[in-house]
Amino acid sequence: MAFLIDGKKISSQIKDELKTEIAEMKKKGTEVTLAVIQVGNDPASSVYVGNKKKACAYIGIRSLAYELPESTTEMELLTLIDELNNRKDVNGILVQLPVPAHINEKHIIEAIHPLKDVDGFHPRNVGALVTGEDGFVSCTPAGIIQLLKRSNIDIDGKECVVVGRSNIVGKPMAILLLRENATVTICHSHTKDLKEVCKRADILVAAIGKPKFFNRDYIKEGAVVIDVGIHRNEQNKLCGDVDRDDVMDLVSAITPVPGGVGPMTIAMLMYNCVEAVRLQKTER
Ligand SMILES: NC(=O)C1=CN([C@@H]2O[C@H](COP(=O)(O)OP(=O)(O)OC[C@H]3O[C@@H](n4cnc5c(N)ncnc54)[C@H](OP(=O)(O)O)[C@@H]3O)[C@@H](O)[C@H]2O)C=CC1
Ligand SMILES: Nc1nc(=O)c2c([nH]1)NC[C@@H]1CN(c3ccc(C(=O)N[C@@H](CCC(=O)O)C(=O)O)cc3)C=[N+]21
Ligand SMILES: [Mg+2]
Repeated sequence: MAFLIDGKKISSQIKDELKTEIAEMKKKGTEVTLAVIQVGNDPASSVYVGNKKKACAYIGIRSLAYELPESTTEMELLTLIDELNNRKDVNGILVQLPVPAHINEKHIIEAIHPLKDVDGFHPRNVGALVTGEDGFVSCTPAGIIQLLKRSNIDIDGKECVVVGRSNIVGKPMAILLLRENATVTICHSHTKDLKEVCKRADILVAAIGKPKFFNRDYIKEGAVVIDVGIHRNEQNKLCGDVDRDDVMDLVSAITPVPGGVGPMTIAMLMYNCVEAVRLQKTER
């Protein structure tokens, strides 16, 4: 029977470790501050932003919340980012995505100073990830590596299949798995024989954004399945990209939704905020 990977518990452990570390930093006079910017009021974004603020409060990070109207122009947002880039008392800047259609996401990502880009979305941080240099790593894939390591799931030499190639999940996930010495395959909407490719996976990462898409036809017996997708139905019930009931008896371990990858994303954001203080000390 499958082992449920408890992202809630593991994320709590990480947050407690960070809480201790931040208390130590405070004794030495160092404060950690994260600025969170939300443009518009998409309800899902509000939930995630709320969870981020709660985590900050819990571990002792000061959070500055900017709730801007949907009508905010790109120029106004860029002006705020510039102001925060220049503030010595701000360590991390996060602009919740997606931004409204009239704002160019790429311009926003590139405007954030790479040493404050706690999301790890800036091309400089993406480049650093690929070459193995210091920088911020995208929170969701970094959280997945922590989930695997802290559950004693071996990655070295394993066949890992990542389904999805977005800049924030699929691509950095593949690079991190490669860094752990996995054999990595990346699949996407043009992949032929997706079922056959997924069936090779010792570790399958499902990140396509389609509710319950992955059923038992995609799973090798004994595989570890990481479900990144999050979907909310009419009754406000959450599910992932994986049809968990259908695959449960086949897998060796699986992440639930909710309580799997989502809480880890938040924990790694907190980790990156602490990392920001370190990087800013050495590189500024
Ligand atoms: N738990 C968490 O912390 C987080 C969860 N998420 C969730 O993860 C999911 C993915 O997010 P994100 O990466 O931003 O999504 P995107 O929509 O940016 O990317 C989806 C990817 O999946 C591929 N894809 C879509 N349909 C298929 C298909 N039928 N077969 C194979 N590949 C397919 C696309 O291929 P192509 O490139 O060819 O179009 C694309 O590469 C969403 O449900 C999102 O809500 C996201 C971030 C954090
Ligand atoms: N700049 C930016 N950075 C992000 O990191 C970012 C983003 N934009 N846009 C959207 C995605 C999604 N994301 C999640 C964060 C927390 C949960 C989370 O807390 N999930 C809980 C449940 C939350 C709920 O009740 O909906 C769980 O899975 O248990 C999920 C998803 C961060 N993202
Ligand atoms: Mg996306």
